[in-house]
Amino acid sequence: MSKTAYVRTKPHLNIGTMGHVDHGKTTLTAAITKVLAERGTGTFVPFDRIDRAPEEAARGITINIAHVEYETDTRHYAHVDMPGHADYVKNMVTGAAQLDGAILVVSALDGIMPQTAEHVLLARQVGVDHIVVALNKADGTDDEELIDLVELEVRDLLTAQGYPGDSVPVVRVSGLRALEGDPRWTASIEALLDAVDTYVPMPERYLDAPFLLSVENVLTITGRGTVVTGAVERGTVRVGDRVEVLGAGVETVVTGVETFGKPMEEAQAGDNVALLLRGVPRDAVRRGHVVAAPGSVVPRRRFTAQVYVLSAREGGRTTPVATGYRPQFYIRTADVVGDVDLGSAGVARPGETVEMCVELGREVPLEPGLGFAIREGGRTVGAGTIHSVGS
Ligand SMILES: Nc1nc2c(ncn2[C@@H]2O[C@H](COP(=O)(O)OP(=O)(O)OP(=O)(O)O)[C@@H](O)[C@H]2O)c(=O)[nH]1
Ligand SMILES: [Mg+2]
Repeated sequence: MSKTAYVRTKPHLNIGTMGHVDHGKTTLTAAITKVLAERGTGTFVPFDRIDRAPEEAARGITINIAHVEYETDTRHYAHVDMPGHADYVKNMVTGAAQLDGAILVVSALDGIMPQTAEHVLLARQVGVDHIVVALNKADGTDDEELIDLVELEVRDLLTAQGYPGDSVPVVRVSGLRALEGDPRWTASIEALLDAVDTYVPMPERYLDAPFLLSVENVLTITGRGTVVTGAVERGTVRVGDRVEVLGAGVETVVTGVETFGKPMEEAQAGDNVALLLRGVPRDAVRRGHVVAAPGSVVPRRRFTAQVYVLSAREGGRTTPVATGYRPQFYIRTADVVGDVDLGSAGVARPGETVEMCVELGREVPLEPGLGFAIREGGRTVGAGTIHSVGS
C-alpha cells in the first residue's frame, strides 16, 4: 500500500449525530468538518458527500460512507451521521452500538419529535453513556423563550431515559449558517465541539482482549479481494493475523488494515477500520458476521435477558407480547429472528420491564452485558441486555 499511513497522535473516539428526520444532522456534520478544516485539523466534507448512498462509494478500501473523520486540538474522531428516517433505525442501532458519545440534534424550531425520543432510548440501551445536545436551527427564530422551552423539553426527555438531563451540555447552533461562514454560528459549532471534547470521556479500551469486530459492510476490491468494515470492539489486529469469520464459518488471514483509506500498522479497539481478508468470497460474508481471533468466541442461540417493552407513546406496541412472540433481534450488527419465552408471567405489556428467554434462529456470538434492540414491522418495540447465555 503506497498511501500515507495513519499516524496515531491523539486519542481516537467514535461519535455520531442522531435525531429526528430533517432536524439538520447532515448539515451539522458538514459544518463541523468545515469549521475544523478552517482550524487546519480536518478536511471539509460537503453535505452531498455525506448524504450520498453507500453503493456510490464502494471504491477502494474505505469506511462506511456515512463516516467522516476529523480532529480537534485534543482528539481524533470518527463521526457517523445517522439518518433520522424510521426505516433507518436499524442502522442507528448498529451504528450507535459503537459510539463513545453522541450529538443529539434537535431542531430548536420543532422540538422533540418521535425519532428524537426513539434515538435517545436506543442510545441508552446500546450503551451510549454520553450525549451532547445540539439545538440546531437556532438561527430560525429570535424567540429565546421558545428555544428555552425546547431545551427544557430535551432535558426532561434525557432525564426520563436515565441520562443526567440537568447537566448534559445543550448548545444552540446553526449548522446551515456555520456552513455559510457566518461568524456567530461558526462560533456555535466551536462551542459544540468544545462541549464534546470535555463532556465525552475517553472510554476504556480493551486492548488486551482477543480481537473482535462485528461486520457493518462488505465490499469487493477487484483484484484484491473481500473487505469488511466495522469498528474494532476489542483487542487489536495487524496484517498477517489469523482471524475467524463467525457466521461465514471460515478462518483466514488479514492482508490489509486501513482506516479512512490510510493503511495502519495495527488497528485497536475503538478504531473504525476496513480489513482485507485473504481468499474469502464476497458472498460468504455478510453484515452481522463477526470477525474474531480464532477460537475466542463461541456462537450461541439461547440467552436470557432483561427487556424493556416500549410503550405506545415511545413508538412501541399498543398490545402486550406473549410467549411465542417472534420478532427480530438486533445484536451488534446482526439482525436475527428469535422466539420469546416469558416464563411464568406469560405476557409483557408495553411500558414493562421483563425477563425473557430467547432462542435465536441462528447462532451469533453472545455474552452477558451485551445490549440489543427488538424490532417488529420496521419499528423498535423493545430494548434489552443479555444476562446469561445458554447453548
Ligand atoms: N434554518 C436552518 N435550517 C437548517 C439548519 N440545518 C439544517 N437545515 C435545513 O434543514 C433541512 C434538513 O437538513 P439535513 O441536514 O438534511 O437534516 P438531517 O437531520 O440530516 O435529515 P435526515 O438525514 O433526512 O434525517 C435542510 O433543508 C437544511 O438546509 C440550520 O441550522 N438552520
Ligand atoms: Mg441526514
